[in-house]
Amino acid sequence: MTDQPRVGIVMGSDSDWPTMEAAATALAEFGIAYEADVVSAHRMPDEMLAYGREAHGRGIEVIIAGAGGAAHLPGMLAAVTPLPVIGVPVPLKYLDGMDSLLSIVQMPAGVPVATVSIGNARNAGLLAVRILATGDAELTDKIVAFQADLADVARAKGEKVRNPATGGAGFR
Ligand SMILES: Nc1c(C(=O)O)ncn1[C@@H]1O[C@H](COP(=O)(O)O)[C@@H](O)[C@H]1O
Repeated sequence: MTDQPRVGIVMGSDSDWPTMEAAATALAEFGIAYEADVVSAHRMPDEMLAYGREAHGRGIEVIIAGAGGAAHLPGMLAAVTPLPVIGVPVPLKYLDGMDSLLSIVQMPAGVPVATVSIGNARNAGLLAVRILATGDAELTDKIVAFQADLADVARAKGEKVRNPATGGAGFR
């Protein structure tokens, strides 16, 4: 995207991108400009601190941080930025993402990270959109329309389950 990015999507490794891409997709659906990069707290601590300290000065409004295993990246960014940080626990081969979840979610009081469910980068993107929509009527309208579509899809699922013509149960 060429616009000034409003959301920074960062992750501990390029191996997280297949999970984290869903955040970028959600932002793109709402026309929100974003940047994406690898910023590892463990492997490149100086650059991670610089990213966290400088993001708000560059016009970033929300940070989405995904990491797997000993996932300290979201919390360390939250420690040095005034911006809202959304953490995405990335599931790895072992422990099914429970390690990532617990590393991200149990922040000490005073340093908040809004943690989404394991692997749910789409919700991180959607939460960022909601944060940006505060005080923005046009973006809020888009979210309301999105929610109406979601309800239509859910109703269609109910129809499928009810209707024998689509393999559903019918009324028995
Ligand atoms: N959890 C962290 C951090 C960090 O929190 O700073 N840096 C890298 N990692 C994680 O290590 C995993 C394996 O990384 P590699 O695939 O590069 O070996 C990734 O899920 C990454 O987020």
